[in-house]
Amino acid sequence: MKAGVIGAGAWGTALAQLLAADGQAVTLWALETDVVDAINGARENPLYLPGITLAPSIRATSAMADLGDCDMLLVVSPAQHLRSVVAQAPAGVPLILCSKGIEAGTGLLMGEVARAAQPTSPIAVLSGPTFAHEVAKGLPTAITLACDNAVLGAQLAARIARPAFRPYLSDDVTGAEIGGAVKNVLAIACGVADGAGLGLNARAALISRGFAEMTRFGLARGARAETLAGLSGLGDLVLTCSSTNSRNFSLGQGLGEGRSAADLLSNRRTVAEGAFTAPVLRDAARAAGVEMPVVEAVCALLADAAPLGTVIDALLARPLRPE
Ligand SMILES: NC(=O)c1ccc[n+]([C@@H]2O[C@H](COP(=O)([O-])OP(=O)(O)OC[C@H]3O[C@@H](n4cnc5c(N)ncnc54)[C@H](O)[C@@H]3O)[C@@H](O)[C@H]2O)c1
Ligand SMILES: O=P(O)(O)OC[C@H](O)CO
Repeated sequence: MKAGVIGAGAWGTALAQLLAADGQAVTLWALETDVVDAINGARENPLYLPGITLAPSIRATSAMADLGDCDMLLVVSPAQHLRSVVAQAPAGVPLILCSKGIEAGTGLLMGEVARAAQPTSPIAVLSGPTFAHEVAKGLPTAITLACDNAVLGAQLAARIARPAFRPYLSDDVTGAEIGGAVKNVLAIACGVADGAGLGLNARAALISRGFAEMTRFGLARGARAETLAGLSGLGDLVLTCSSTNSRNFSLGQGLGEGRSAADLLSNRRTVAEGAFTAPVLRDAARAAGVEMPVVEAVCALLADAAPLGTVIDALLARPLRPE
């Protein structure tokens, strides 16, 4: 049995390290040849996960064909590139989707994109509160593994579980996907509140009212409330909205300090998924008749469409309503 990981950013590298820590062979596909060389040579990924010495049983490659002998593939590209990498992957092998986002242009969730790109491959989704650096260091972590095939889900959970890494099984794939996608947008909002010095009451309000938005949207798309209240929803929302380790939170902080989105997003190497998901999510919510005022506010700031003060005042001036 050999695991393959597609994408050697921070999270793909951390997952490869997790799976290889006990000596199991892992093949890690990277887009950049300098990343492949650094992992195979210096046992490090200085571009995306600096400071972690990688296990000797990880072999990096830039050839998708090298994943042909793997019995499961973890897909860990940015959401907007998931379609292209899955299309190149070997067919028929179970795919564990680890990307968090909604595809621009189509509005599709990651499972829907993967099924379109690789129709014969069984799908699972891995999502939850998981900063890559902490997982790579072996710190305790719990996560949702969602799969609509209970037998396959249990097999995959057993394959990825480690003493300090606990997957909790779910059959609500849509719920797990929506939690991970929406929390990134809400983390930008919390970062804005931090950068603008709005205080901790404002952050708690954004987490709570943001969770109400996530729940409304999720239920409209067929997700279950308990999934949204679990690790992949509320759990990840709390983590990402509370720490400058989050790229989404940090992006929001910059916006809150008055910097333009264009400036903050230009020449980024690492991905802040919320910036791509926000406008797609807003459009999907409008089409479904779901109110998401915090998401709308984040979109206005990302588009540099309104001054920060105007966006904040508009949120506070919304009509009073029952909780
Ligand atoms: N970093 C984390 O702590 C973490 C945790 C859980 C989930 N995730 C999710 O994992 C996904 C990947 O994030 P990350 O943090 O590993 O990435 P990253 O920001 O560390 O690195 C960017 C990645 O994008 C890849 N990339 C750039 N252009 C590409 C292209 N054209 N085609 C394919 N890949 C391309 C790079 O090779 C690199 O792997 C995201 O959806 C993210 O939300 C990240
Ligand atoms: O750095 P972020 O904001 O992409 O968050 C990373 C993970 O999704 C946290 O679970």
